[in-house]
Amino acid sequence: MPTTAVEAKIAPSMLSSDFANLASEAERMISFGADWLHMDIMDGYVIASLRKHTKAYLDCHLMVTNPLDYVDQLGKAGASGFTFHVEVSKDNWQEIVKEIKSKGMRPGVALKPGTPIEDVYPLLEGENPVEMVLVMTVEPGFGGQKFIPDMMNKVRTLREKYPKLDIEVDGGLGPSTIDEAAAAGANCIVAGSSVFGDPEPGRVISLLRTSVSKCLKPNFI
Ligand SMILES: O=C(CO)[C@H](O)[C@H](O)COP(=O)(O)O
Repeated sequence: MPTTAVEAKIAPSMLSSDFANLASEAERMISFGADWLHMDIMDGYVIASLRKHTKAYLDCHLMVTNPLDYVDQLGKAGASGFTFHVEVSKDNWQEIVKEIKSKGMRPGVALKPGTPIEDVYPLLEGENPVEMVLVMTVEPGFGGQKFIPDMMNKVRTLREKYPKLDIEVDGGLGPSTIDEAAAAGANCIVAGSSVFGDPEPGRVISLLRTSVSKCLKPNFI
């Protein structure tokens, strides 16, 4: 029976838009068909408040130099995934991953545009591997930047080596760039401006999913 190796996950980036009410905006995105809510935020209080309103997967990307300091508060707050940066965790990633898992979250690792893909390989092998790689397609920090197409080489290389891995891309993703990312092998798509800036966010979410789904390779069992 054919099953897909990985699934499409469309994750609106909840800080890329100017809105006052995180909870109602999150609800709106889920009603439009979003799979995950992406949070570039490390405030346990905000995550906990959001968690009171939604059961959705909260995909947290920690752009900090000291990720270990945030594991406990985000775990208690109800974060679902905790993605830290490889650039700041070369020496203690095993400890970080163990801590993340012990708090019931799914570990992921992110890399900035200037970081070679080879740097994440050790984190995908051996004991306590990460379960997702986030390939940044812009410099981390803020929404509305231009997608860097060269990053697709990293995605392609990673997909060839790890056919069943969740590979996330973040930055400049929308109708004009999704086909390139999907063809390279990305399956988790973070999108801010393209979703929040469109009068029909549901249409954009659906378009992103269709593009990814078309490229997913089935596995036969
Ligand atoms: O802050 C971010 C990355 O650090 C945003 O998550 C990301 O860039 C998405 O925004 P956009 O889709 O507008 O590029």
